[in-house]
Amino acid sequence: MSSDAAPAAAASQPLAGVAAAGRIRAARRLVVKIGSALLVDDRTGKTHRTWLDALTDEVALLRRRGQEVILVSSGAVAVGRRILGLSGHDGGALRLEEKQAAAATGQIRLAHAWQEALAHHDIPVAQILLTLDDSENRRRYLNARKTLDQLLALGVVPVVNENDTVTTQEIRFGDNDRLAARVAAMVSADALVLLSDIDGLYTADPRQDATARRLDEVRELSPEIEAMAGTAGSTMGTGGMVTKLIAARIAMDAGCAMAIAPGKGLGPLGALEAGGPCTWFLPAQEPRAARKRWIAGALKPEGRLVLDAGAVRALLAGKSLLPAGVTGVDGAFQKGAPVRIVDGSGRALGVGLCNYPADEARQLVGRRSGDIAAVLGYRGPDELVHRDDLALTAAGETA
Ligand SMILES: Nc1ncnc2c1ncn2[C@@H]1O[C@H](COP(=O)(O)OP(=O)(O)O)[C@@H](O)[C@H]1O
Ligand SMILES: N[C@@H](CCC(=O)OP(=O)(O)O)C(=O)O
Repeated sequence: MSSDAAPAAAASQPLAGVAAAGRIRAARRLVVKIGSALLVDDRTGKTHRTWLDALTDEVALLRRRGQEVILVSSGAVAVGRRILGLSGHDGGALRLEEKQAAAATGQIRLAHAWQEALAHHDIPVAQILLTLDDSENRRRYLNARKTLDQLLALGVVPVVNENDTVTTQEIRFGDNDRLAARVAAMVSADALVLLSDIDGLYTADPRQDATARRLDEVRELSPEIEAMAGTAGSTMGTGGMVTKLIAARIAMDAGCAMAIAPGKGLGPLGALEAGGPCTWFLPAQEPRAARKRWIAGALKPEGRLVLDAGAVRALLAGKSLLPAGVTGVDGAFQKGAPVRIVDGSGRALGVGLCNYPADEARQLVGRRSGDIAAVLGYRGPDELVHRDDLALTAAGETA
């Protein structure tokens, strides 16, 4: 990877419009998922130092170019089971509570390995443990999104894993493919890279079909594409292509391009950037447009914010909604709920996600953002609705 210029202008167009070799460089915000088999030595349960160092060199380079990187790292169970001497049952399988104990033990070591490797580049690391539920519950989702945004703004590389201790379902290998896609959607990432033991999606499982051929690009997840996925390959990873295609759907719906790329060699991101083999899943929309479509189309408003004329003008000029411009709050809703945004005559302007629950929003009506701490007793966001969480209807936009 070369370090010369800054990344191509923020991907305000879908990465689909960028030549394959330019996509990593064009991504403003990138999520990279690393599976257990790449990171952890099957035999010793130790992390592969040289590999990790080479990858973090690449992460540092992306950061120097001004690109934001989030890592989703598996490996806690694989590391922890060796520390605890858990050999498993029936061919090595662990019970759920053993996996959870292994994950809790291995996670410290895993986070430490990332911290040490990125410390060579003076990059601070943050650990984020999430459940898939967190990415589905809107309030927790918004909190996680804001924390990740803040960490990235502070120059931190967040390292995400599933919070295996509280997971109620079986910890399945491959879950992190899905989690990584949810994280990518959550932070409106332009690109998600799943580093794998294989260099992409093949027309059939290449272990079973020697004539299988790799696809360079997928622009639509048709039933034919889905039928190509099988079950898992390595002894440590068991997700196979199925979870990767689930991840692709989540990412594409969020306007995020996704690559399945080979991770085994040293410097896998550089290889990808140099146009190495992989499969790109390319959505038609970019993340911002996809997110606005989700807010406007998929969510049912649970309340209403009434705006004064100045706030209407500000919103139409692309600004966030501050409490000072709100004259009324209707409904009973939670923090993060979708609310209809209307002008003084009740005309709908669009839908937004409200940063405060209804009772607090009511207390903030007409107040300056600087008063929020005094009114509520804690310092929350300055905006009632952030512009990224606002989808104005076409009618409103032209009004
Ligand atoms: N259509 C397909 N294309 C590519 N790989 C497939 C396909 N169907 C099944 N697989 C299997 O999925 C494996 C990748 O899944 P897995 O080993 O879980 O990935 P990870 O690298 O994330 O651990 C491949 O090694 C391959 O054997
Ligand atoms: N959360 C688990 C990993 C789950 C998972 O999806 O693993 P993998 O298929 O190796 O990416 C762990 O850290 O061990």
